Amino acid sequence: MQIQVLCVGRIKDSYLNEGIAEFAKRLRPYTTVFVTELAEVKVPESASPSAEMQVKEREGEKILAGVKPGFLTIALDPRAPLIASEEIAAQLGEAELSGKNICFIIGGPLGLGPAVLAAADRKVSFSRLTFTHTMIRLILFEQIYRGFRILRGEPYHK
Ligand SMILES: C[S@@+](CC[C@H](N)C(=O)[O-])C[C@H]1O[C@@H](n2cnc3c(N)ncnc32)[C@H](O)[C@@H]1O
Repeated sequence: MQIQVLCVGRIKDSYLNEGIAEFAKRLRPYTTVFVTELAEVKVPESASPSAEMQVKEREGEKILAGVKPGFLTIALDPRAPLIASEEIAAQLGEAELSGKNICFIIGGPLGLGPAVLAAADRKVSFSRLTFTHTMIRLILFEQIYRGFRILRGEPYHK
């Protein structure tokens, strides 16, 4: 199985990049994970709601074009139904069994637009808290790793 992490924006903080690299290394025995990073559309602090929606729409077009063909899409959205780590494990197991690849989608600072949310096969929230678009990438990598450990019945998840 392959896992695509499709996200908007670059991560400049070394502490996040180091954490992501650590979990990417730990994931190597389980799966192939690759990141597709799309450029953020710049938006002024004082942008109107309609200008912000336009940014999300433009980013959304790039996101939808960036999904690898045939991949099951899971959009990360703070307003979506909450998902537990055990459910992530079950989702990974289901994809493995059915020979499917997964694309996790992370929005930019303004979040995901309606077109991406409508097109996604599944929408999940990791918490009622809103994380930065960069921090959630590290959390996602850790949760994918945790998911595989649960799936294989290996120690880690408590
Ligand atoms: C700063 S957040 C966007 C906040 C925006 N106000 C919204 O509600 O979508 C950037 C991205 O990080 C991801 N994200 C942040 N917190 C999340 C959470 N608790 N659960 C799932 N995804 C989250 C989502 O993909 C989101 O589009």
